[in-house]
Amino acid sequence: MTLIELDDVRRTFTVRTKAGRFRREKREVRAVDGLSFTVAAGECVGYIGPNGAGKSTTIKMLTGILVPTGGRLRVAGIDPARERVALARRIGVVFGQRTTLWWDLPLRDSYELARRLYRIPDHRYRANLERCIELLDLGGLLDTPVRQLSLGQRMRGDLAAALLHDPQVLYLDEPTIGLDVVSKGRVREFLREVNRDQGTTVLLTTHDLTDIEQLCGRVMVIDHGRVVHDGGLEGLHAAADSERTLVVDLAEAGPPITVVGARVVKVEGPRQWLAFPAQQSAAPIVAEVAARYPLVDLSVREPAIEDVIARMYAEVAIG
Ligand SMILES: Nc1ncnc2c1ncn2[C@@H]1O[C@H](COP(=O)(O)OP(=O)(O)OP(=O)(O)O)[C@@H](O)[C@H]1O
Repeated sequence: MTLIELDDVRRTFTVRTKAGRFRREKREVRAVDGLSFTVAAGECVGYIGPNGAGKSTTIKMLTGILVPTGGRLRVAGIDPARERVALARRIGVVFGQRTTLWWDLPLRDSYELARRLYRIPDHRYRANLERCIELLDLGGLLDTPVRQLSLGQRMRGDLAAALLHDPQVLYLDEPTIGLDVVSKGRVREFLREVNRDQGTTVLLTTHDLTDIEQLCGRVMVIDHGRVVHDGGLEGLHAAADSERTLVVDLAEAGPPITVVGARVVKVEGPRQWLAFPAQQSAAPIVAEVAARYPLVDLSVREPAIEDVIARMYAEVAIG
């Protein structure tokens, strides 16, 4: 079943820019420039792209906040801009950089307000709240005013608030931004559960490719308001010939190490950076480093989305 449907959707903004001392010029920005795609019920789709690509504009149109200037858009059969109230019952939205919770109220009160606003039946509200409290470990936080929560705690609180009314679709805009490694892991685990066990359709915008790798079977890359890749993350890495980085901390400083399948790109004292093809598993490289060198610590870093896209264009130009 198709849940999200875009057919040649466009959104332009007219901006006035300074042209000379007194003159101002009108300029049209095509934030979304002919988007066509569908998302089936139950999918978890990564929606990524460089800054200014048109991601937020798309999400705003999907929630009905912005009206498209052209094309056709439907979410659960609803035209978002025309039927915002009907749509609100079917969607949940989480913005990593803003909260939908009431700043001065305890979490519990924000949830109670959501219950009334969405007229959530008692049994559904109780079941959903209990599930969220357990999975997001919110038990000890319910009576804390939101302004006193850490960023990670607040994000967990926001996720629960977005799901209390059983939305069919969840839009997430940078849900792991600014979180530490442990909080990121917890948020991702929760989202996996929501998508897999509850069947909630997820559209995820992020700058962290680990989010995509761990959650999304499909990734759409948008640039200049158009889709430039739609498929698996592997396919994206293959198209871009992208590389991941293994950062190793050795017991002491030394010359660049030699490992099959990876090359040292930077050395700083005992720390060395090794690049290897992103589609390849890090496991054999880690095993070889660990077997041959005195290893203290290591981590794997995903390539930056901007780099992947730049390399994708470079490949197209060469290819
Ligand atoms: N209200 C607005 N008025 C004028 N231009 C806008 C407006 N909103 C967005 N734009 C422009 O539209 C383009 C797409 O912006 P959008 O915020 O959708 O990008 P994004 O992919 O979400 O970027 P980011 O990753 O930085 O959040 C940009 O050039 C932006 O400057």
